[in-house]
Amino acid sequence: MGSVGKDSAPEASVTSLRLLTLHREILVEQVKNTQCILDNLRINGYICNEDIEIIHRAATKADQVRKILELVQSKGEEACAYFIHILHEAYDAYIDLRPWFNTIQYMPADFVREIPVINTDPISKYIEKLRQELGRDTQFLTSYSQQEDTLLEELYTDTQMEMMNDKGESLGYLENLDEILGEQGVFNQQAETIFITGDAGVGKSVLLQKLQNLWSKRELNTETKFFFKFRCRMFSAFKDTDKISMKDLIFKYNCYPDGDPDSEVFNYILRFPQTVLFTFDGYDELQMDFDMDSVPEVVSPEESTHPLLVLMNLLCGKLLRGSCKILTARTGTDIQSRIIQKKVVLRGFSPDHLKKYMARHFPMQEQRAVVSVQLDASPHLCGLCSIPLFSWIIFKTFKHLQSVYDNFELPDSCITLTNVFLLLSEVFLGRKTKKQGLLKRSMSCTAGIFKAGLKMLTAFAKLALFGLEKGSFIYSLEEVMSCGLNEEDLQVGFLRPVSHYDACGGTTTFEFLHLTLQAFLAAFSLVLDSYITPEGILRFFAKCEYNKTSHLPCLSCFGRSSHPRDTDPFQTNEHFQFTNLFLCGLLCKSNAVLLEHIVPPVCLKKKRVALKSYLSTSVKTHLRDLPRYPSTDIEGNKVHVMPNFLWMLRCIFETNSEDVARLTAKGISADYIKLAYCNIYSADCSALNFVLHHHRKCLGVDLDNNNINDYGVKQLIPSFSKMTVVRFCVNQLTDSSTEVLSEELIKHKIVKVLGLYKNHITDVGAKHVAQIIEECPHLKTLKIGSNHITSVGARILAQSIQKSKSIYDVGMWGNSIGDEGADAFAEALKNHPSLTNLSLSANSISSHGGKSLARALKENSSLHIFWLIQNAISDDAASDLAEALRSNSALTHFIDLGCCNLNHYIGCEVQGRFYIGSQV
Ligand SMILES: Nc1ncnc2c1ncn2[C@@H]1O[C@H](COP(=O)(O)OP(=O)(O)OP(=O)(O)O)[C@@H](O)[C@H]1O
Repeated sequence: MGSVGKDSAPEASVTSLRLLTLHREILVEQVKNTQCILDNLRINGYICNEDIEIIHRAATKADQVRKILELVQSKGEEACAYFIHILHEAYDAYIDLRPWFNTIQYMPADFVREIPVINTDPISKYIEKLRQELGRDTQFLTSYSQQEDTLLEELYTDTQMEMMNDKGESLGYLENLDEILGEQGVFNQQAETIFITGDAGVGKSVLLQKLQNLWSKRELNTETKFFFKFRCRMFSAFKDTDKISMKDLIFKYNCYPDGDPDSEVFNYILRFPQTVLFTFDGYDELQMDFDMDSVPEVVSPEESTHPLLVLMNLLCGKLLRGSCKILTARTGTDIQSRIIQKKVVLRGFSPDHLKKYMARHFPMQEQRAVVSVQLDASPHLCGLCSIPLFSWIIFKTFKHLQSVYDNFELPDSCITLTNVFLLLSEVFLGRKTKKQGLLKRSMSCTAGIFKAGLKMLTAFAKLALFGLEKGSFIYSLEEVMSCGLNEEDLQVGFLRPVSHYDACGGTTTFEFLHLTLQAFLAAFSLVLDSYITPEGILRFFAKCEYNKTSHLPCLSCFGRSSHPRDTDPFQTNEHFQFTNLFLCGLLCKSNAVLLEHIVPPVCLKKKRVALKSYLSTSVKTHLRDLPRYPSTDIEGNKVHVMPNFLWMLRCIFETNSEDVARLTAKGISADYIKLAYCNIYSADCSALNFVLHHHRKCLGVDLDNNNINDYGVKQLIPSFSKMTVVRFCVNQLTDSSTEVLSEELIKHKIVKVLGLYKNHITDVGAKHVAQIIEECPHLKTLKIGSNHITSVGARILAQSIQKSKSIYDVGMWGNSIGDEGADAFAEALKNHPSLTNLSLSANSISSHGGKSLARALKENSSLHIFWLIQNAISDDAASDLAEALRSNSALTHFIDLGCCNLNHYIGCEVQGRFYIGSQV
């Protein structure tokens, strides 16, 4: 017999049969779905088909429920108990009965537990269908060609995910994918959109694919019941006149709910929006070529309007408020922070991730060792590989070319991105060439492949340029064919069919494997096409001359005003930047050896001259117009570069023109160049070095808050002979970088400022830095806060500081030096000749350390500013410190924000010299 409720519960002794009588009213009111109940009762033999027919004859849902109740009650206690159990187990179908189950303190009897309940309600069925479809759609990573798809699981490797606040300051790194949806890094509780940005090819789409795949397998830690994925690109495929409602948008472009005549699925979504997660990939690829200023905001989920408006209203939370949205976009795409709940920036592979990724590509130990040796020899190549897309191309081409030639090695240290894409093209074009055993690779082999594939290459290049000029990433079959390509050409890998959910109109459409490949081929077209004049190749530079702010007009919360029809509708101009970059690479002298086989040399030369002349002029103008800052003693006069400068550096590096590099170096007439927050990644350091090593004078270089990592530091080695200020704060450096720094900076002995805070430096690195302090007589400032230095490293550093006569500013905050470290610094402070500014904040220093420091202060007469906030200094140590302050006349600022009774310092601040307490 079904027992309901616990013994102590009010309804404990009530039978299921009676319970149905007692609560008949609420059941009739709340049970909307009868099908699931009938299915289960029938499958388990409690009712038969005739019973179901009778029930279906009832005119209304409520009448049907009444009839079912009568029927199960007539069948006895067991049927009633099972009936209640169905309502309990088919969770989503009877979600409104959850409070009722709480009231009756439902506890199913053992026999009931054993009878299965199949969830046939439309909501559960739909969720299952969604999971299956998403699982199927996300199983493979798109590879070279359709036949070569790789399982996502086999190749997916974690990347670095940095959280940012609304001001663009780092909030640390996420540790796993679940945390994307978690509370970490949320800076705006009112907003609902998680914004993920990163450079082209850094893995935004793959990250979403991984999230979708995990969810489909129930491996994502989330309450999400509905997961809808979209690519923003598809919204550009709609016509001005197209209209759609949110409901249709969701179902049409994901999957339809089957057998849901009463729209239970959609009603559920509307009632529980917090169970819905949307992903919108590639916001930067949205194109808006019509004026939507006058279109009202959409708040009704069933109202049909332009799809873009539906998207915007979803993102703003005006439609389906409460649902979670993940939006991705390339770096530089801005959206007002008021719609962003949290921001994650993808930083690509760290050196460790790269090792893992390499192991996935090369499971065989010997092969892996070969690649590893070659990579280790080229920090620049490793830098390129930190972008997963480039890494993928490099490893894939490596594998392929190694299988064809017996002497293929990864290109040497000065490989450019253009060279990487040339290798990829060689592989694609070579697909049609028959293999004849292992050959020796030579320029004539490569030239032969390009010559043999020239017709196809020209056609793809033409298509790419055509798309870029008309602002299109998706091509119809007719467009593809009209460029002279045939079905067979589609197999080589440059193009891939667009997935079904992007389909606009049912016919097959195509896109380039990646936008960077389209840009590369477009640049190739500019070079190959003899009808394009030398000046004509420069057409895309004009579009990149200044960093345009994005134009998305429709909603005020996106902070954009009206968007005239004739302006560039894209969110970023990266596709043009890449085209220019590849143009520079293709026209560089070293590639002429290859290109002269397919382009008349005279024509090539004319185009190269035009490009070089353009670059020289624009670099000069750019540098002349940069904002300058007043000079300071250590840093001299400063110049802060503009975002476009990075692309200029990249272009100059691709051209491999020492002349332009020299000109640029000369143009940096300042003593100090500030490149902080420029989104510089490790491979860019080669470009920077290419210019800086031509700089005649010494120079301060501020690269704070970028993503240069250890590979970047290695690429800068030749420039350290010029650097007086070395600022690499917040850049993911490890002890391997400090090792390089100690070797290089000690060699040149000119460094004055060394900034390394917020990196991953340990006691090993502290030892390297200590050597720099001892050996570099001009070093005045050291910032090494927020690393992983303990008392061991602190002791070594403090000893070198004690010996140094030049150093006056040391920032050690946010390590964990503890009392022992404080003791060491106390020792260094005694009678130090030059140290005027010291921060030991947030270092787990307690009373013992506080007292040591107090004693040291009595003997020190150099220190002016001493930070000690966020330690664990107790009252008795505080009173010692207060006493030391009173007797020390050199100190002007002492900051201790508590952990102790501030009353101890009464009398200190009276002297008007100290900032003490929470007002700081
Ligand atoms: N986490 C990863 N693990 C393995 N491979 C990856 C990963 N992320 C990216 N890749 C590789 O890089 C390629 C490009 O990645 P993806 O398309 O996600 O870049 P993206 O940031 O979305 O670029 P874009 O902004 O240009 O669209 C993928 O096709 C895949 O081969």
